Amino acid sequence: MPFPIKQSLRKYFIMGSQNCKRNPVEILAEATEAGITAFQFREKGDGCLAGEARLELGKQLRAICKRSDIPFIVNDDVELANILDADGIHVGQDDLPVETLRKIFPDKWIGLSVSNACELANSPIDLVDYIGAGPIFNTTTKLDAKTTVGLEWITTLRKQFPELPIVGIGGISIENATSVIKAGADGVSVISAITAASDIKEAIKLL
Ligand SMILES: Cc1ncc(COP(=O)(O)OP(=O)(O)O)c(N)n1
Ligand SMILES: Cc1nc(C(=O)O)sc1CCOP(=O)(O)O
Ligand SMILES: [Mg+2]
Repeated sequence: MPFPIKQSLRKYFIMGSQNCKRNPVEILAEATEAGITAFQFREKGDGCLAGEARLELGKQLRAICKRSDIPFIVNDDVELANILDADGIHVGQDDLPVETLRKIFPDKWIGLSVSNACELANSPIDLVDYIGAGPIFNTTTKLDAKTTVGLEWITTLRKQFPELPIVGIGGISIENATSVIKAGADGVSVISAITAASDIKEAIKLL
């Protein structure tokens, strides 16, 4: 993996076509130009694409990340991560177990969502490359998001794991992003702060 992970997590954009009011390919192209440091393809939820259309979009988004030299992460889907030659995969607590994933992908980044102490206790942290910690703030983007955990969750994780790459997620905006970093995160992962921005370049600059 040629990318430095903590720097790559700094402005981590997550998106699928269901999050976009216009062409997702154009949105990602603008976002990469404006300085996002990593991208996760998350084609999931109401109105998302399936089958060939999903694969075709994935290929176009993957190509943009390659051209821009930023990591391309696939959400949940091992087969898609393989086909698209992703740099990593992000999974949650109810997805394929990390132990299994690590055997399939010895060299790809594995990101794991960890939302509370119970999940942390049951997670093989030594096998993951980074943690997605959230939802830090209220979000309406993910309908099945867990209870909001607040900045305290970042502080707790950072105390316990001084070196572990951690990215905050959930309701992160231009206004509150700095607080997530100050709490100890290496970066912020956002969907709507970018997809709903009237000026994507300005939003990413301010993030
Ligand atoms: C960086 C990052 N953090 C958390 C998540 C959420 O993953 P998960 O809990 O598996 O939920 P879904 O995204 O699959 O709905 C994420 N995708 N990325
Ligand atoms: C995909 C996702 N995962 C979350 C988690 O808490 O694990 S919150 C979330 C949605 C983030 O979207 P927005 O930046 O628009 O709030
Ligand atoms: Mg998942």
